[in-house]
Amino acid sequence: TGGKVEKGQCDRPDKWAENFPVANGPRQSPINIIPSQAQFDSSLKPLKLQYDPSVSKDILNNGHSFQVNFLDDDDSAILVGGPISGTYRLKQFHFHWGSSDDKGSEHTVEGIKYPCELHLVHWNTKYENFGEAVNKPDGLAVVGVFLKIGSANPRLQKVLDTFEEIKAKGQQTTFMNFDPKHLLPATLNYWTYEGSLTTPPLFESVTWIVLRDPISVSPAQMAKFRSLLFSSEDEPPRCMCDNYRPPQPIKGRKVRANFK
Ligand SMILES: NS(=O)(=O)c1ccc(NC(=O)CN2C(=O)C=CC2=O)cc1
Ligand SMILES: [Zn+2]
Repeated sequence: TGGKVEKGQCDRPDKWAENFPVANGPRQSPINIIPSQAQFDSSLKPLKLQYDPSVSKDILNNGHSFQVNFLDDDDSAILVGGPISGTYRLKQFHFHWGSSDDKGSEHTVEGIKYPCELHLVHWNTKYENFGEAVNKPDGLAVVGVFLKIGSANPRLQKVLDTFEEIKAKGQQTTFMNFDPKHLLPATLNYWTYEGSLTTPPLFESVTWIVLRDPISVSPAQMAKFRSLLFSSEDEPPRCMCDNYRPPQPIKGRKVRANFK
């Protein structure tokens, strides 16, 4: 159909297996979460996200989403506790969203899609750096946060206000003193399972920690996400949206919950 013609090969999740056979692997992400089938695990620890806002660095349009990058050469912004052991350092956060408010999240809950999903990407400091950790089975921990249509989110607005400067692929601007803790819901109840990167190279290296409670985003703010472009300045403009992978087969995996 017309829509499909516009998307390049690499942008189409159904084509990824051709170049990345792990796309059909045993621990692919995202998944559909069915709360009644999640197992409450009392041994799961509370999630501890300790972020020093001074290590936020810049914000970049990388052509498939935008991401806020962090200085990660010390333990200033870390994730400990939860389902993981050891210390994981925050590398970047980014989002996935739809072309309309009825879709856009990667994980779904009983088949429900949220309009947007935030991913806070952390790497295991038992490895030298992100690049070493990214393809190890215990290399990454990503915290997923759903965004739900409601009142405008003033904390999120600080991110959206940079979009004029990163409209096109490859554009980047400084983004300092931003505390990602302000993008978290009040309670950190979560589901957790072993999964993968949701974009190529789809490495099966992610301990997923998906928060149960969403944060709010207004329809006008969602429209702002869709003002970004997949394309670079010198190409015909292509609206950045629908950059989410659909849920993948659970293949016998257990989803645990730290709440009843
Ligand atoms: N959507 S997700 O699963 O959280 C997901 C998370 C991360 C990546 N990829 C990267 O982080 C690539 N990357 C590097 O290798 C070094 C910096 C950088 O951004 C892809 C997907
Ligand atoms: Zn992501």
